[in-house]
Amino acid sequence: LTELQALVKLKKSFTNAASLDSWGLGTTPCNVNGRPWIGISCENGLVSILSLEDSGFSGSIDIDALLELKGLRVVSFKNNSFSGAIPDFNRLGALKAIFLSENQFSGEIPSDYFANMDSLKKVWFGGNNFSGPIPESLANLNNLTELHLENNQFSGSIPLLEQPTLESLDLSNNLLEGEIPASLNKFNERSFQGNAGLCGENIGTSCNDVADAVPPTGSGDQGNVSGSSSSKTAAGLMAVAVVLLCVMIGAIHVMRQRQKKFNLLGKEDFDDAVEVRSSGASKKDMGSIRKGNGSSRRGSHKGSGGDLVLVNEESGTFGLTDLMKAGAEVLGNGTLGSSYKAMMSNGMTVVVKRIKDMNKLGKEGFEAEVRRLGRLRHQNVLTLLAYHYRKDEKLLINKYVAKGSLLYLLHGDRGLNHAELNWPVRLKIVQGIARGLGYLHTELASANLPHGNLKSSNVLLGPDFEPLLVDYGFSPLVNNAQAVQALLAYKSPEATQTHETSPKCDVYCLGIIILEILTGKFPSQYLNHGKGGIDIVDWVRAAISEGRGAELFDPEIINSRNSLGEMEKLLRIGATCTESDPDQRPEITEAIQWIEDVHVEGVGGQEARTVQVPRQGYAEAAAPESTHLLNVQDGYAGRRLNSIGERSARRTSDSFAFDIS
Ligand SMILES: Nc1ncnc2c1ncn2[C@@H]1O[C@H](COP(=O)(O)OP(=O)(O)OP(=O)(O)O)[C@@H](O)[C@H]1O
Repeated sequence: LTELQALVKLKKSFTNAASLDSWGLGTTPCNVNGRPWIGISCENGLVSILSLEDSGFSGSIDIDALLELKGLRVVSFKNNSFSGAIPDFNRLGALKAIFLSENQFSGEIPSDYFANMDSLKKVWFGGNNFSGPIPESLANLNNLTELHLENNQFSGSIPLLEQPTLESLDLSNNLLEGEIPASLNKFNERSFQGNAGLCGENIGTSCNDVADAVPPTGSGDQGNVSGSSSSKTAAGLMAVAVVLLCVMIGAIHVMRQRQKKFNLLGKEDFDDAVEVRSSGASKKDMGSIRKGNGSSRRGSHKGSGGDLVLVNEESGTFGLTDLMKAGAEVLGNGTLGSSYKAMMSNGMTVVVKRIKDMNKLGKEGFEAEVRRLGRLRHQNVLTLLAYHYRKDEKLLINKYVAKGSLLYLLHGDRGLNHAELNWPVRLKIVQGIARGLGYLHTELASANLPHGNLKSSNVLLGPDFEPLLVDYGFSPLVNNAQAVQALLAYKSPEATQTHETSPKCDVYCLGIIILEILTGKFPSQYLNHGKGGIDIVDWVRAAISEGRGAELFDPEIINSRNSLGEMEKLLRIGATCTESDPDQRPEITEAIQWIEDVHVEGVGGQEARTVQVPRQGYAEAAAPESTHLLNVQDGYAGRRLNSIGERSARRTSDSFAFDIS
């Protein structure tokens, strides 16, 4: 079968597939006037994603037809009315993600169902009627990142899921019992709630207590005496359980109904998505445009979907309706949620970030914080455009920045933009980041973590490589329990170890970015589980102490030999900003000044390799409060430096110069 024939065959297996009428002979699935058929995405001319969500489909899913789609990696049938046993998706061994949430699938999933699905990363089966044990073969999926089985009737114990890759887990509202495996201790109780029989550290129920509570099985006098009263108690408990169960089922039903009513773009986070068009998503509950400067109730739309609130109209106005109709593309799935690029018919392109775990504040508090973000104006800060608030759905909308992120340009892209990342451009980027961060530290001074999420994927690049900071200022909004995982600034050593945070965490992140830009290496600090990447701080520290500092620079900028002095200076600034003791890091204002001073106009070229550094002891005398021990032994071993000292040194005769080449 051709892909076209296969898709038409698939469509025939559905009931109520009128929304797929445009799928048909005489067209090409991956290209109808430059766009793919509704509900599919393509890569290299082959169907890669099937996103048939929110469409009221029932009937069966023709797996034989899907087998003909050789490039298929993601299938999503979320929020339809499919029922019966789970289809044989396991015959599609190359799948990376299966989304079946909110259907009526039922029955047991065979224990070995996932045995031949090594590529599988995301399994979303929540909101069905699956029963029986959670399949053991899930434990063998080495790449599993997301497992969502909530709101089913899975029973028995949780398999030993020990994959370090697992980042997102929801087993809530099932009938699971027994001890939660220690490997899942990193997940909080929300992942397990609604399973009366579970016990474990992370849900605050000691398994010993549970064991103690179980009455001895032996018989005897005592057992007989207490027999009738315990059977009465058991009957009472049973009655309470039945009532609770009814209440739970009712609540789940209400939740599902509400979820069905609003599903903004009707898609989930896919890894490799190129373009996904919604296949007839319900558009009943689109909101109206509302300005963000008034009360949240003023002019609000009555529908349960709620409004889109504009907090900054500089780029134009739009509403939920425009977003719902927009062609969309998945950009990625970050620690805080997933992001979609939405191209609206009015010509505006925006990024919609669907945020999870932002329930620290109530609606009023949330709106006040977000409106504050909408008032920020700085050439290195991307100002939020709009938001949408519901208790269980929060969207933040930003302008789309076409050149993409520094992360992508440095480590992903090998095209023209990457080629332009020469030394002057990289220095300009660092300076812009520092300026934007300085602005945030002034404007959001009351926050413990003014940025709180500084990393290269949150630095976007304008047309002239002017950096723009994004995803900042969330620390007042993110749930405490999630904050450590969600906010990367918490990855500074003191935050990781003691959960202590301060603006110095942002300084640490600035240091990481500096080292990343200089070395061109991807820092392992960005990864949740420290797998992959390079521990850039230790690596730089070790190399500097062995006198190999210059060897660290990205070979692609090393040909700017005349700028070696500037690079060395910046390397030391990066190393100081990433000191493990926050007191040894500079204040943000100091760091900015150091960075501004890296390139001294008119002292370029060979002369720039001669750096003015204060004599040992000078710094302490000049500004004892603001000294920073530079833990480097590169010839200036243990020398105390500080920015003020270094800058002053240039202007005084109390300094000596040495060649760092
Ligand atoms: N306004 C934007 N314009 C262009 N690309 C963007 C924009 N916002 C985000 N991106 C890119 O989309 C991708 C996904 O972003 P997202 O913010 O969801 O994840 P993240 O930055 O990796 O993690 P986090 O949730 O911690 O911020 C990233 O590569 C990011 O650089």
